[in-house]
Amino acid sequence: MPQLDGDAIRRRLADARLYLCTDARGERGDLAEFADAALAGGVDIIQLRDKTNGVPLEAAQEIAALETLAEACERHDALLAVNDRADIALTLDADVLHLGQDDIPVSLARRILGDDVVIGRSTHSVEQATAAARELGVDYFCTGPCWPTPTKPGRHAPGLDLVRTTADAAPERPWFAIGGIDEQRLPDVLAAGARRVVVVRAITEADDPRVAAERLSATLASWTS
Ligand SMILES: Cc1ncc(COP(=O)(O)OP(=O)(O)O)c(N)n1
Ligand SMILES: Cc1ncsc1CCOP(=O)(O)O
Ligand SMILES: [Mg+2]
Repeated sequence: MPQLDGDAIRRRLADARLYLCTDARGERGDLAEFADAALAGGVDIIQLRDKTNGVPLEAAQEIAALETLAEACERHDALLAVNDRADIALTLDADVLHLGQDDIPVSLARRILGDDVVIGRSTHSVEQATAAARELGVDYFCTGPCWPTPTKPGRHAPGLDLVRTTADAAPERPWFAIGGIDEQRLPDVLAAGARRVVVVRAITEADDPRVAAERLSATLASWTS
């Protein structure tokens, strides 16, 4: 796929409001259709995150699923995100690499990927969010979980307090709230000060992923000045 340069990716990141993590939909076998629906509904960034029972996909399966998502991103002018694996992000010319607190250091990912990939970081406390807002090489960060979620079992949820503290600090970098967010809870997340969110089940488990994305997207847009 034709690669955007770092400036173009960062411009799109600045405008992004709705970020979706999806599994490869192995049993349903509808990844391309699902991605088209979610992206048509307003998802700005789509990440493959397939960790059934905590076990990631084999690299070949992950690359195949990401190639499907890359084609959908091209059809909808959306950003493609890889989770955890800088080697796979490099192989696929992905736009985004997402790293958690237990993943490889951002500095190492930057050495592998250079500057034309956006790197994001997960944070779960005020200290981690403050560090991510300043850390060299980080383009965006996520705070959460806002609510305990079966999608990330065992992760303590700092709740909306972390969203409020982060919003009060007014970081210059884009940041997203994550964890347990759905259409009903989104207004509370926005009222706490977030303007960007990451969701999984709110779209992956929706009867109509396009409608689910449209509703989230419309609510996000209505809070964006
Ligand atoms: C956009 C986004 N935010 C947070 C995460 C979680 O990352 P991490 O804490 O490394 O956990 P895993 O997803 O790797 O299990 C994410 N993947 N994407
Ligand atoms: C990957 C991840 N990291 C923190 S919460 C979470 C999962 C959020 O999933 P859902 O939107 O289904 O609660
Ligand atoms: Mg990770």
